[in-house]
Amino acid sequence: MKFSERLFQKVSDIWEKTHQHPFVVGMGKGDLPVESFIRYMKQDYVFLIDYSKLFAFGTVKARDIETMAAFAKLLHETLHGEMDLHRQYAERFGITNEQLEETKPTPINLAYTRYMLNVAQNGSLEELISALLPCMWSYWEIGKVLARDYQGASSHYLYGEWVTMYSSDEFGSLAEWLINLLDQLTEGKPEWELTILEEHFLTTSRFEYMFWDMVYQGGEWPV
Ligand SMILES: Cc1ncc(CN)c(N)n1
Repeated sequence: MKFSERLFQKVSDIWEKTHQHPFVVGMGKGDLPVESFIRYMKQDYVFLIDYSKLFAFGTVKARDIETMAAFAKLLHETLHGEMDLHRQYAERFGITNEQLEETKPTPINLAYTRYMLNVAQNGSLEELISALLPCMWSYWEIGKVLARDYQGASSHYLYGEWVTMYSSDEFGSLAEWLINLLDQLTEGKPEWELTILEEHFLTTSRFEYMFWDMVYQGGEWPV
């Protein structure tokens, strides 16, 4: 069994629960309250600023030029592709780029990015990939589920662009590249090392679920 298959099995319940979360279902059905989506957009924008840095760490930790270039491409795609989507949504809602950048991360957002940045700085390349992979892979899964199971989700006047981007082959190929890279890098690795990687993957899959729940519930600092 490939290591990525083992990881997928490990978190399949969590990812399934994510697909059933009212925020995600609301985007599929198109009845998610717009205020919830705006909260998500703003929180996700500051999340993506830190998330981009993980790809920069990937470039530093890569062991060959091809992998360095691929991480640099991912960094570029996040800053100029994925974050453009957020900037375009913000414009529609009358939110400036400055306002987006000034968003204060909620406790869960902060805990999630700090966890990944800590792994990126102190862990191996394999650990870094295992920690960030649920971000790319679970979004691709959500995009595909919404595009497949909810009629008209890809053309919805508000959430259609989100569904289209994350279900796209282009986004999927970036996720696949990372999945394949992790499979290659983990071939022949001892069980104790794989267990550490699996734990990172599980933790950030949990954070992904908590992020959806946080933007649905509010999730602000209590004091
Ligand atoms: C919280 C979160 N996780 C993942 C993704 C997909 N890059 C995202 N935009 N936001």
